[in-house]
Amino acid sequence: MTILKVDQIIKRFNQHVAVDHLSFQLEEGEIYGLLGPNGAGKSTTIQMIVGLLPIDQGDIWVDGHSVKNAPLRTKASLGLVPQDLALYEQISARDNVLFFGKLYGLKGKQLQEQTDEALARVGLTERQYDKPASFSGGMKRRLNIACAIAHRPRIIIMDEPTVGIDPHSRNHILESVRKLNEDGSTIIYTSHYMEEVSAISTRIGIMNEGRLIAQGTEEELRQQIGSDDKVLVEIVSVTDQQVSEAVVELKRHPSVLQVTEQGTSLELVLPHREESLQDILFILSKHSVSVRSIVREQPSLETLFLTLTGRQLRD
Ligand SMILES: Nc1ncnc2c1ncn2[C@@H]1O[C@H](COP(=O)(O)OP(=O)(O)OP(=O)(O)O)[C@@H](O)[C@H]1O
Repeated sequence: MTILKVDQIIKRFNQHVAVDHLSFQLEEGEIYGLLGPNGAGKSTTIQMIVGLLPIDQGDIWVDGHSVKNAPLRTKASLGLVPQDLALYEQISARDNVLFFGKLYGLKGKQLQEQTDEALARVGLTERQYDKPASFSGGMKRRLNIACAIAHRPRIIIMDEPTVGIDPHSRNHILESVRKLNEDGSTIIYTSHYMEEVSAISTRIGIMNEGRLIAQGTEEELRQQIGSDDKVLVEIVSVTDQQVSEAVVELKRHPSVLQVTEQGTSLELVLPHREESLQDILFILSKHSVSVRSIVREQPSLETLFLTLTGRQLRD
């Protein structure tokens, strides 16, 4: 079931088009990783989804309701974890969550119970009566998440929730994202960290200059781009002559795009997914070249990104 539909939205700041005819949709239960370099338009898109910025053209549909025409209804289904911390430092962690819960209309027993649940989810139950002013950056980020989820939104949007925090808190956040998803929330997750997006997302959208330039699972993205795999072969004690003869024959193989000798190893480039390792091992063995190890590396999300945009994710 489609839970979010972004339909041809445009946002301009003066002459500058920050979001340009952007469309994508999310099925319930997905973790959608939104990747893009600085200024690609990710935060602007998120702000339009949650109703913090007006949409110039197009519309966004949350669970069948228009953000333009039914903003109160759509807001109730959404939880935003903003890029910049939105916390009150001088009241307790619990009071922060209660405050946001009340904004979403929770009260009484339901407010107390869902606040307990949100604090537990981010591992802050023990520290709930302390003020965030005394928290580490990671704990503040976790509290930021608790504030966004106390009203049990169906869609949780996280705008770079792990920027500048320690690895322990980072893992904690990733685990809570997985758990929230398992328990039924659909998630949009933006990050500059490729490994994170790759580890956590069920589908990835790549934005550049206000547009979505590619979308799919990581494997689908690899196939769209048709990137090549690298194969590293570590060889043992053979003569240069044997290696040279093997290299000549490897270069003739139709699936081998490139061969480079580097001391005791060979680096081969093969088309992605083509199963030709058997042939490579056969050629090496024919020339009495013994293999110590063989490793096939797929192109990383980072390489894919660079291929698509010509830019590094972090400028
Ligand atoms: N309030 C604003 N006024 C003018 N220009 C803006 C405003 N907000 C964003 N922009 C511009 O719109 C473009 C998209 O910015 P946005 O913050 O959405 O990108 P982003 O992909 O979220 O980048 P980052 O990863 O750095 O957060 C940028 O060129 C930015 O300078």
